[in-house]
Amino acid sequence: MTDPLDFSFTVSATDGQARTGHIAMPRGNIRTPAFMPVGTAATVKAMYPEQVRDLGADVVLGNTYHLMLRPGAERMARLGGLHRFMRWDGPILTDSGGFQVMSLSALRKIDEEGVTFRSHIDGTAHRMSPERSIEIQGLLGSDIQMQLDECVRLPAERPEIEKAMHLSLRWAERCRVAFGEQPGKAMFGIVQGGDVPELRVESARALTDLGLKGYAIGGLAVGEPQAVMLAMIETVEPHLPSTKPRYLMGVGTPDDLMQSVMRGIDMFDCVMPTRAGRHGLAYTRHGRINLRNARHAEDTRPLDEASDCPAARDYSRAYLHHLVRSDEILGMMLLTWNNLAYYQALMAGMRAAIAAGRLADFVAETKDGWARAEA
Ligand SMILES: CNc1nc2cc3c(=O)[nH]c(N)nc3c(CCO)c2[nH]1
Repeated sequence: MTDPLDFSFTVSATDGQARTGHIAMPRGNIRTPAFMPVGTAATVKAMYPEQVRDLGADVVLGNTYHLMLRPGAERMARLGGLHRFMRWDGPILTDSGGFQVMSLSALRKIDEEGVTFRSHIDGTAHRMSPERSIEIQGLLGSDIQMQLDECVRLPAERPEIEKAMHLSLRWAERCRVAFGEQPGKAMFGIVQGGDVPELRVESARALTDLGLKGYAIGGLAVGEPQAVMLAMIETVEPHLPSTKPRYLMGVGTPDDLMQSVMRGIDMFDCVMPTRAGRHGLAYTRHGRINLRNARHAEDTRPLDEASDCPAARDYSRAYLHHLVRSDEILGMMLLTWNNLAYYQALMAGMRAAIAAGRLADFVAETKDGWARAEA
């Protein structure tokens, strides 16, 4: 029997490399495979938290980098933490900040001690060490905390990839020490190593030796072809414990999700559904639809009459086209709602398919639905 006050991962069925099950945490269970909507600045953009919950998300992602800059980690703690602040009472996973420092901030410098950077908001200088990142995630009240790491964009030369992977391993150890023992919470390591198989294996084995509660695969979805991403998952998977969750960071399209679940991934986060929604793009059973396109101007059909999401079922494509063309806020809201609902329906479909031993059929049927619409 697992302790309800602690963190536990249960695999209830497998289908090939794919697994379905759940993570049990004090704030609630996370059904896996799971997609985590991104709530960067303490909000899943254009969504009420109740909507995010109702469409089936069990966990959302927060960002240490953004929240430490605004409203500030100590202020967030004084306000009662991120859950109360944004009114999300389920588990929250926070990224550690390394990725956003490299992708958003100016004048950043990485050394053994940590990262030094200037805020992309007001230019103020900041320093983040592995210890400070874990401290910030604790102040936010995060349930699953990510180690501070160095993510190298691809293509990159092997020495750069190797140096960053080794630094990330040393930082993983420092984060483990800083995190200590926090029942009911978890700190995940992040496998690095770029597109170099032997570096990926070295990273996975070293992190597994730390005996962490979960393992992320980082350094992917950074410009490499899908084939390279999938090859790296296949390289790493055998070297991660099968009894712990695997989290593929920053991924991905619906097809990425299905291909990665088939290779043994349990958790995902990606801005794709929310960002695409704000740009007029709808993910549906019929494939991806660009509502800005004039062909929708008099199409009275909804995006998907079979969906149980009102945004997909109750509004005509003509209306959505009008909202998108008019840059109306409701257009962003409805398409974000539709896209997150579709992503959660896809995850629920995969969980059921794995339990029934028919994931390959589910993937084929899903891709067939996309292809039929294209024709
Ligand atoms: C959009 N692609 C992407 N690749 C990522 C890769 C990493 C990574 O290697 N490390 C950390 N800490 N975060 C990452 C994130 C942000 C979370 O989505 C990524 N996001």
